[in-house]
Amino acid sequence: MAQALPVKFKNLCNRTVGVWQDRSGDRESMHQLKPGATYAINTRPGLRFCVALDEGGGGGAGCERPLAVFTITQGRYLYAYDPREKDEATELPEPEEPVGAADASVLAAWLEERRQAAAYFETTGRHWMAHPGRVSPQLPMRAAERVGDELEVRTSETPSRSLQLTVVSTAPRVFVVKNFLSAEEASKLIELGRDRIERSSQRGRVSSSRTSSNAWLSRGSAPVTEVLFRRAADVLGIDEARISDDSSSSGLCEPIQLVHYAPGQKYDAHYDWSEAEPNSRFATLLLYLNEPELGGSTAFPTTVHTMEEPLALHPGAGGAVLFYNHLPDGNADVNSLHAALPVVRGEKWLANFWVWDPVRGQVA
Ligand SMILES: O=C(O)CCC(=O)C(=O)O
Ligand SMILES: [Fe+2]
Repeated sequence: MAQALPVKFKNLCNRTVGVWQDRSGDRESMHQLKPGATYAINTRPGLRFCVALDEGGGGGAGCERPLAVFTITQGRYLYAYDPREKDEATELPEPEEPVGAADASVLAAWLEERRQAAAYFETTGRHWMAHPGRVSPQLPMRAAERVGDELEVRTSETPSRSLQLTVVSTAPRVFVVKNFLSAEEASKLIELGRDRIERSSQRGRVSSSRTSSNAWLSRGSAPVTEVLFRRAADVLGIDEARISDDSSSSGLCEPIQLVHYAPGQKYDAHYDWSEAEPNSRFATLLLYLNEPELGGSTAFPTTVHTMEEPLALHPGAGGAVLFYNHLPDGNADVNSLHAALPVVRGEKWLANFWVWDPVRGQVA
């Protein structure tokens, strides 16, 4: 993972395509892209991806007849499929059906996006990974100046609690909160969702990179979910009224996602942010509801920190981890890459609490 390389794929044709990762003939569907859509991921030099027609929303052509094949190279971050550009290096068969260029408006927006991204790179040295229309966060971000810094938060509940946030990484900003919830609260949360968990998906698709099961628990489903929403708001420094999970009002949160991992189950390195729209998951609060016997930590493979190399955390039953998926300038944080390492022995129960900025969009 040390070589993690953030890249963007772009669809500049007039058809919906799929992006597949090709591991020596073993192809995994990564994402479906409508005309003009972008898909950003972290990958490694040398990995191969293919682009193929995929209008069925499922396996599609399975990349048997690719429109383009890309091998990731160090130093290149944009991989656009444009049918007007013939790739001389790889001799591909003609597509079964004609594929044309995307609309003029898509192509013009792409030129403008590239111009802005080049200007951003010029001033910051970073690639622009978020949606081109994304602005600086409206919500506050907890400061993380030095690893080991501590911050005390008093919760607004009765009786009030004192929670300690400890900085464990400055890029991305990651904090550990010990004793975020009691054993009783954790078991109530598990009981609320235990009978409803279903195989997890990733961006709407079942994927071999995320093998857990999960269920959704809305804020109003029980006294314990209400208390946890309020406490999460205090930890995040946000007014509890703003973090409602009611998507029809201005709620910024998703319902709590209760996740279960059996032995061997995991979630490979991924981002919680998305480049699909200007609004995105801004902050992630992970609640650890039990402690697996072995394995099941959350790893941050590309973080910049000094405590541990690489960073892998399980704060124990009742603990929480807060991290920000974005930078103060609005760009997505490529260092927020994280993974749920496989559970080796025992089981793992976790709750995801996602806060969006500037407004909640589609739950992937
Ligand atoms: O289980 C974990 O440790 C992390 C889960 C996660 O990153 C996710 O569900 O997005
Ligand atoms: Fe995640």
